[in-house]
Amino acid sequence: MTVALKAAETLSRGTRTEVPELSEAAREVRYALITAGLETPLIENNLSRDQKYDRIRSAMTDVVEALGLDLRDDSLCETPHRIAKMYVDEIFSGLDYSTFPKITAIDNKMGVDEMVRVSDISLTSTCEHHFITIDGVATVAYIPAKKVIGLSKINRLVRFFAQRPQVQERLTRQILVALQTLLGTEDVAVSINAAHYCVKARGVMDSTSATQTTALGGAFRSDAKTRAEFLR
Ligand SMILES: Nc1nc2c(ncn2[C@@H]2O[C@H](COP(=O)(O)OP(=O)(O)OP(=O)(O)O)[C@@H](O)[C@H]2O)c(=O)[nH]1
Ligand SMILES: [Zn+2]
Repeated sequence: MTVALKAAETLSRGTRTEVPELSEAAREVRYALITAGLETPLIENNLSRDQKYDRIRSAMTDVVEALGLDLRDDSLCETPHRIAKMYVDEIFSGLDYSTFPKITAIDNKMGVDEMVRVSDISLTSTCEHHFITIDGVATVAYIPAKKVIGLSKINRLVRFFAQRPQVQERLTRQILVALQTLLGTEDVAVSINAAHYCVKARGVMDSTSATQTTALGGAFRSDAKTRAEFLR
Protein backbone atom coordinates (compact mmCIF):
# COMPACT_ATOMS: atom_id res chain seq x y z
CA MET A 1 0.00 0.00 0.00
CA THR A 2 1.36 3.42 -0.92
CA VAL A 3 2.00 6.04 1.74
CA ALA A 4 -0.66 8.25 0.15
CA LEU A 5 -3.26 5.47 0.23
CA LYS A 6 -2.44 4.68 3.85
CA ALA A 7 -2.85 8.34 4.77
CA ALA A 8 -6.19 8.47 2.97
CA GLU A 9 -7.39 5.34 4.76
CA THR A 10 -6.54 6.84 8.10
CA LEU A 11 -8.34 9.98 7.07
CA SER A 12 -11.44 8.18 5.81
CA ARG A 13 -11.71 6.35 9.14
CA GLY A 14 -12.01 9.75 10.72
CA THR A 15 -8.76 9.87 12.67
CA ARG A 16 -8.56 13.28 14.25
CA THR A 17 -4.78 13.69 14.29
CA GLU A 18 -4.61 14.87 10.66
CA VAL A 19 -6.57 17.79 9.20
CA PRO A 20 -9.43 17.41 11.72
CA GLU A 21 -11.66 20.04 10.12
CA LEU A 22 -12.38 18.05 6.95
CA SER A 23 -16.01 17.22 6.24
CA GLU A 24 -17.05 13.63 5.64
CA ALA A 25 -17.69 14.46 1.96
CA ALA A 26 -14.17 15.88 1.59
CA ARG A 27 -12.61 12.82 3.23
CA GLU A 28 -14.60 10.40 1.06
CA VAL A 29 -13.74 12.24 -2.15
CA ARG A 30 -10.06 12.49 -1.25
CA TYR A 31 -9.94 8.78 -0.50
CA ALA A 32 -11.71 7.91 -3.76
CA LEU A 33 -9.29 10.04 -5.79
CA ILE A 34 -6.22 8.51 -4.17
CA THR A 35 -7.62 5.01 -4.64
CA ALA A 36 -8.29 5.75 -8.33
CA GLY A 37 -4.78 7.22 -8.79
CA LEU A 38 -6.36 10.56 -9.65
CA GLU A 39 -5.28 12.74 -6.77
CA THR A 40 -3.16 15.78 -7.63
CA PRO A 41 0.48 14.97 -6.76
CA LEU A 42 0.78 16.49 -3.28
CA ILE A 43 3.30 16.30 -0.46
CA GLU A 44 2.18 17.10 3.07
CA ASN A 45 4.55 19.89 4.13
CA ASN A 46 2.62 20.77 7.28
CA LEU A 47 2.66 24.47 6.45
CA SER A 48 -0.21 26.55 7.77
CA ARG A 49 -2.04 28.98 5.48
CA ASP A 50 0.08 31.86 6.82
CA GLN A 51 3.34 29.95 6.45
CA LYS A 52 2.46 29.16 2.81
CA TYR A 53 1.65 32.81 2.21
CA ASP A 54 4.99 33.93 3.74
CA ARG A 55 7.02 31.44 1.66
CA ILE A 56 5.32 32.39 -1.60
CA ARG A 57 5.50 36.11 -0.92
CA SER A 58 9.24 35.84 -0.27
CA ALA A 59 9.78 33.68 -3.39
CA MET A 60 7.76 36.08 -5.55
CA THR A 61 9.85 38.98 -4.23
CA ASP A 62 12.89 37.13 -5.66
CA VAL A 63 11.08 36.55 -8.98
CA VAL A 64 10.07 40.19 -9.38
CA GLU A 65 13.58 41.36 -8.42
CA ALA A 66 15.22 38.83 -10.77
CA LEU A 67 13.19 40.32 -13.59
CA GLY A 68 14.83 43.65 -12.77
CA LEU A 69 11.60 45.31 -11.68
CA ASP A 70 11.75 48.01 -9.03
CA LEU A 71 9.81 46.87 -5.97
CA ARG A 72 9.95 50.40 -4.57
CA ASP A 73 7.50 51.48 -7.28
CA ASP A 74 4.09 51.98 -5.74
CA SER A 75 2.32 49.93 -8.41
CA LEU A 76 4.71 46.97 -8.00
CA CYS A 77 5.52 46.95 -4.29
CA GLU A 78 2.47 44.90 -3.32
CA THR A 79 2.77 42.40 -6.20
CA PRO A 80 4.52 39.63 -4.19
CA HIS A 81 1.80 40.01 -1.53
CA ARG A 82 -0.97 39.93 -4.18
CA ILE A 83 0.41 36.81 -5.85
CA ALA A 84 0.89 34.96 -2.54
CA LYS A 85 -2.66 35.77 -1.48
CA MET A 86 -4.05 34.85 -4.90
CA TYR A 87 -2.26 31.47 -4.91
CA VAL A 88 -3.20 30.45 -1.38
CA ASP A 89 -6.71 31.88 -1.06
CA GLU A 90 -7.95 31.93 -4.64
CA ILE A 91 -6.57 30.10 -7.66
CA PHE A 92 -4.92 27.23 -5.70
CA SER A 93 -7.34 27.10 -2.77
CA GLY A 94 -8.67 23.75 -4.02
CA LEU A 95 -5.43 22.08 -2.89
CA ASP A 96 -6.76 22.46 0.64
CA TYR A 97 -9.62 20.04 1.39
CA SER A 98 -10.78 22.26 4.23
CA THR A 99 -12.24 24.49 1.46
CA PHE A 100 -14.24 21.59 -0.01
CA PRO A 101 -17.81 22.77 -0.67
CA LYS A 102 -20.60 21.88 1.68
CA ILE A 103 -22.55 19.28 -0.27
CA THR A 104 -26.29 18.84 0.16
CA ALA A 105 -27.40 15.56 -1.33
CA ILE A 106 -31.04 14.75 -0.64
CA ASP A 107 -32.81 11.40 -0.86
CA ASN A 108 -34.32 10.81 -4.28
CA LYS A 109 -37.88 10.60 -2.94
CA MET A 110 -39.24 11.94 -6.25
CA GLY A 111 -37.86 8.84 -7.96
CA VAL A 112 -36.05 10.87 -10.64
CA ASP A 113 -34.46 8.41 -13.04
CA GLU A 114 -33.84 10.63 -16.05
CA MET A 115 -30.62 12.44 -16.79
CA VAL A 116 -29.94 15.71 -14.96
CA ARG A 117 -27.58 17.79 -17.09
CA VAL A 118 -25.95 21.09 -16.13
CA SER A 119 -24.30 22.76 -19.09
CA ASP A 120 -22.05 25.78 -19.65
CA ILE A 121 -20.61 25.84 -16.14
CA SER A 122 -17.96 28.51 -16.35
CA LEU A 123 -14.55 27.23 -15.47
CA THR A 124 -11.25 28.98 -14.92
CA SER A 125 -8.29 26.90 -13.90
CA THR A 126 -4.50 27.05 -14.03
CA CYS A 127 -2.24 24.94 -16.22
CA GLU A 128 0.18 23.11 -13.93
CA HIS A 129 2.98 23.18 -16.49
CA HIS A 130 3.19 26.95 -16.85
CA PHE A 131 0.94 28.34 -14.08
CA ILE A 132 -1.11 30.18 -16.68
CA THR A 133 -4.89 30.30 -17.22
CA ILE A 134 -7.15 27.58 -18.59
CA ASP A 135 -10.47 29.15 -19.59
CA GLY A 136 -13.52 27.14 -20.54
CA VAL A 137 -16.85 25.59 -19.73
CA ALA A 138 -17.90 22.28 -18.22
CA THR A 139 -21.00 20.17 -18.72
CA VAL A 140 -21.93 17.67 -16.03
CA ALA A 141 -24.71 15.09 -16.09
CA TYR A 142 -25.87 12.25 -13.87
CA ILE A 143 -28.74 9.84 -13.59
CA PRO A 144 -29.99 9.95 -10.02
CA ALA A 145 -29.98 6.72 -8.03
CA LYS A 146 -30.65 7.09 -4.30
CA LYS A 147 -29.56 10.71 -4.06
CA VAL A 148 -30.14 14.02 -5.80
CA ILE A 149 -27.61 16.80 -5.36
CA GLY A 150 -28.35 20.54 -5.00
CA LEU A 151 -27.70 22.02 -8.46
CA SER A 152 -25.32 24.75 -7.34
CA LYS A 153 -23.19 22.09 -5.65
CA ILE A 154 -22.22 20.77 -9.07
CA ASN A 155 -20.87 24.21 -10.02
CA ARG A 156 -19.09 24.41 -6.66
CA LEU A 157 -17.45 21.01 -7.15
CA VAL A 158 -16.23 22.00 -10.61
CA ARG A 159 -14.85 25.19 -9.12
CA PHE A 160 -13.12 23.41 -6.24
CA PHE A 161 -11.12 21.13 -8.54
CA ALA A 162 -10.50 23.98 -11.01
CA GLN A 163 -8.84 25.96 -8.21
CA ARG A 164 -5.74 23.80 -8.45
CA PRO A 165 -2.79 23.57 -10.82
CA GLN A 166 -4.28 21.18 -13.38
CA VAL A 167 -4.08 19.26 -16.59
CA GLN A 168 -7.48 19.20 -18.22
CA GLU A 169 -7.73 15.40 -18.36
CA ARG A 170 -7.17 15.03 -14.62
CA LEU A 171 -9.56 17.87 -13.80
CA THR A 172 -12.28 16.16 -15.86
CA ARG A 173 -11.77 12.82 -14.11
CA GLN A 174 -11.53 14.33 -10.63
CA ILE A 175 -14.95 15.93 -11.08
CA LEU A 176 -16.33 12.59 -12.35
CA VAL A 177 -15.01 10.53 -9.43
CA ALA A 178 -16.03 13.15 -6.86
CA LEU A 179 -19.62 13.14 -8.11
CA GLN A 180 -19.77 9.36 -8.38
CA THR A 181 -18.60 9.16 -4.76
CA LEU A 182 -21.02 11.75 -3.44
CA LEU A 183 -24.04 10.50 -5.41
CA GLY A 184 -23.43 6.78 -4.90
CA THR A 185 -23.76 6.02 -8.61
CA GLU A 186 -21.46 5.31 -11.54
CA ASP A 187 -23.84 7.08 -13.91
CA VAL A 188 -22.02 10.40 -14.19
CA ALA A 189 -20.54 12.22 -17.18
CA VAL A 190 -18.28 15.25 -17.36
CA SER A 191 -17.09 17.18 -20.37
CA ILE A 192 -14.83 20.23 -20.51
CA ASN A 193 -14.11 22.52 -23.43
CA ALA A 194 -11.31 24.96 -22.73
CA ALA A 195 -8.70 27.29 -24.15
CA HIS A 196 -5.21 26.95 -22.68
CA TYR A 197 -3.31 30.19 -22.42
CA CYS A 198 -0.05 28.22 -22.47
CA VAL A 199 -1.02 27.41 -26.06
CA LYS A 200 -2.63 30.79 -26.79
CA ALA A 201 -0.42 33.42 -25.18
CA ARG A 202 3.00 31.78 -25.48
CA GLY A 203 4.70 28.73 -27.04
CA VAL A 204 2.84 27.80 -30.21
CA MET A 205 0.70 30.99 -29.92
CA ASP A 206 -2.50 29.45 -31.30
CA SER A 207 -5.29 31.77 -30.28
CA THR A 208 -8.23 29.79 -31.68
CA SER A 209 -7.83 26.11 -30.70
CA ALA A 210 -9.84 24.59 -27.88
CA THR A 211 -9.45 21.27 -26.08
CA GLN A 212 -12.39 18.96 -25.36
CA THR A 213 -12.10 16.26 -22.69
CA THR A 214 -14.80 13.84 -21.62
CA ALA A 215 -15.05 11.40 -18.72
CA LEU A 216 -17.93 8.92 -18.79
CA GLY A 217 -19.10 6.50 -16.12
CA GLY A 218 -21.76 3.78 -15.88
CA ALA A 219 -24.58 4.09 -18.42
CA PHE A 220 -22.86 7.05 -20.10
CA ARG A 221 -20.05 4.68 -21.03
CA SER A 222 -21.99 1.49 -21.72
CA ASP A 223 -25.17 2.79 -23.35
CA ALA A 224 -24.79 4.50 -26.73
CA LYS A 225 -28.11 6.36 -26.47
CA THR A 226 -27.34 7.82 -23.05
CA ARG A 227 -23.87 8.81 -24.20
CA ALA A 228 -25.27 10.46 -27.34
CA GLU A 229 -27.86 12.34 -25.28
CA PHE A 230 -25.10 13.71 -23.06
CA LEU A 231 -22.76 14.62 -25.90
CA ARG A 232 -25.37 16.13 -28.16
N1 LIG B 1 -2.35 16.71 -22.04
C1 LIG B 1 -2.29 17.99 -21.63
N2 LIG B 1 -1.25 18.74 -21.98
C2 LIG B 1 -1.24 20.03 -21.56
C3 LIG B 1 -2.24 20.60 -20.77
N3 LIG B 1 -1.91 21.89 -20.53
C4 LIG B 1 -0.77 22.10 -21.16
N4 LIG B 1 -0.33 20.98 -21.79
C5 LIG B 1 0.86 20.74 -22.60
O1 LIG B 1 1.94 20.36 -21.82
C6 LIG B 1 3.08 20.37 -22.68
C7 LIG B 1 4.34 20.72 -21.93
O2 LIG B 1 5.35 20.50 -22.87
P1 LIG B 1 6.88 20.90 -22.68
O3 LIG B 1 7.59 20.56 -23.95
O4 LIG B 1 7.41 20.31 -21.41
O5 LIG B 1 6.78 22.46 -22.44
P2 LIG B 1 7.06 23.66 -23.45
O6 LIG B 1 8.46 23.60 -23.95
O7 LIG B 1 6.67 24.93 -22.76
O8 LIG B 1 6.06 23.33 -24.64
P3 LIG B 1 5.39 24.29 -25.71
O9 LIG B 1 4.06 24.71 -25.11
O10 LIG B 1 5.19 23.43 -26.91
O11 LIG B 1 6.28 25.46 -25.93
C8 LIG B 1 2.73 21.34 -23.80
O12 LIG B 1 2.58 20.57 -24.98
C9 LIG B 1 1.39 21.92 -23.35
O13 LIG B 1 0.57 22.28 -24.44
C10 LIG B 1 -3.33 19.77 -20.41
O14 LIG B 1 -4.27 20.15 -19.72
N5 LIG B 1 -3.31 18.48 -20.86
ZN1 LIG C 1 0.64 25.03 -19.97
